[in-house]
This record gives sequence, C-alpha cells and structure tokens, in this order.
Amino acid sequence: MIDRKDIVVSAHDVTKKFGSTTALKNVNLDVHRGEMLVLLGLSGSGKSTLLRCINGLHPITSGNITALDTRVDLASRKRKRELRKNVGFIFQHFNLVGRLSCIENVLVGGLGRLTIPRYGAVTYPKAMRAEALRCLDRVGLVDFAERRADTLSGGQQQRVAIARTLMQRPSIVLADEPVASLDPENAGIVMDLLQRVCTEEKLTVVCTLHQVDLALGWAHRLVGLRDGEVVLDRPAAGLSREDIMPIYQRIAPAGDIRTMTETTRAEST
Ligand SMILES: Nc1ncnc2c1ncn2[C@@H]1O[C@H](COP(=O)(O)OP(=O)(O)OP(=O)(O)O)[C@@H](O)[C@H]1O
Repeated sequence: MIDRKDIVVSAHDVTKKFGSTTALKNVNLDVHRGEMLVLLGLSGSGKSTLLRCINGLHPITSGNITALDTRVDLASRKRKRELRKNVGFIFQHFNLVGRLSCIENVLVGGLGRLTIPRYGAVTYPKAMRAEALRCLDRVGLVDFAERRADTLSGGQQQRVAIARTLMQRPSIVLADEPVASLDPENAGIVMDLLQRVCTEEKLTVVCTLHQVDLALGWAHRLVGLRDGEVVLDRPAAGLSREDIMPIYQRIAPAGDIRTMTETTRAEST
C-alpha cells in the first residue's frame, strides 16, 4: 500500500488554459518518492505544460497542485523560488553555458546555496568544487571537468546538465524531452543515468518523452496525455507498445477516432 507521505507531487483536477486553448483538463496525478514517471502524448497534448505547472512556472487556471508540501497554486513568488531550489529541470537543449568549463557549469547548480554569486570555479568553496567533481564522476565525465562545455558532444552535454542538477541536490527532477536531440545510444545512456539517480537517491523523476520504447525500457510508470487529459496511468512493467498506442489517437471534431498515421496519410493524399 502507498503511504501518503511518499507522495511528492499531487495534482487535483488541474486545468490550465492559455487564452482559448485548454492545455490541461482536470488532470489528477500523484507522483511518489523514488518514482520515474514518463509522460507520453502527441505534440501539444500538454506534457511540458504539466511540468511547468508542477514547479510553478505556469499558474494553473483551476484545481490545485502540491509539490514537496508546497501548494504551488497558492504560493508566493518567494515560496516558489524556494520550491525551485528543490526541483531540478533538465531541458532538451541542455542549457549549459558553452564558453564555461564543465565544472563551472556544474557549480552553477549549487548557486542556490550561496549568498553571493561566484565567477570562475576557483571562487567557489573547496567543498563545493569537490562535490561538483563527484557529480561529474557520477555521470562518467570527471576527466572533462576543465573542458569547455561547447566542445562536448550532445550526449556528453546532457550528462553535464544532469551533473549540474545533482549539484542542486533536488528532491524532484523534471526533464522535458531530455533525449530529443540525441542519437539512440546516447539517449539510452541518459535515460539510464536518470533512472539510476532516481533509484539510488530516491529522487523523483518526471520526464516527457516521444520515444515509446525508451519509456517502456526505463520508466517505472507511464502517464499518457491526449488533448490535455490523462488517458493512461499504469506501471510500465507488463505494458506493451499496443497498450500505449491509443494515446496517439486523435479525436476528430465529428468524434471519430483516427490514429496519427491514418490522419497523416489522409492529409498527404
Ligand atoms: N505559453 C503558451 N502560450 C499559449 N499557448 C501555449 C503555451 N504553452 C503551451 N501552449 C499550448 O498548450 C498546448 C499544450 O502544449 P505543450 O507544450 O504542453 O504540449 P507538449 O505535449 O509538451 O508538446 P511537445 O511534445 O510538442 O513539446 C498546445 O496547444 C500549446 O500550443
């Protein structure tokens, strides 16, 4: 039985509108400590919006959302900033500072614990530099500490971004299509790393993906969104591609349901 204490994110009837566009419709979701949850769905189904509502980057329109015991929908700006210190965010395009070394990029993850900004790795406390090296070691890149970030491959840059997130010591990691720019081998390496930090450090990872096979291979739980609604919420174990593909059906205005392939074929003829 799941202990409520282990719930780190809880969304109740969350609706998010952007003008006349409803990005999320009555979403209900509990995410547990140490869980690797993958959000799947067509482009525009609301995956990134949900991530941004969890850390308060987007205000929700109705419902309520709690992350790490903070009512995100009611929180002040200051409270949201505090929350975000405990919530790491991994982006598709890594968001590293290319001209800085890898260790400097990782150290940025620890800035929230310092009162004054630092410029250059040597200006950080020695203990933080040692921690940054350990984080780089976790992702297999300690030998690249002094290399400029923009001289690394995409896969290596994403691993540095994961090290930066670890340096932040978050309780939750939100990853928005972290492997979308990577080849299959590097995508597997990055997913493996995310799953390992999740399991070994009891971190909670909520990750959006377009690759069903990666989701099946690495997620503990899959949540499918279609037009902003949760249409699948199941443990990944025992699920097959066939169980997942209905997420990718489009609802036509007349109510007939067509798969994306059928829609694309019809549109191209
Ligand atoms: N800042 C915004 N302003 C207006 N509309 C937005 C904004 N952000 C998202 N939307 C709309 O909300 C809906 C959901 O978008 P969202 O980016 O969450 O989808 P997604 O599933 O993450 O898509 P993708 O897989 O392409 O990243 C879309 O219709 C999108 O156009």
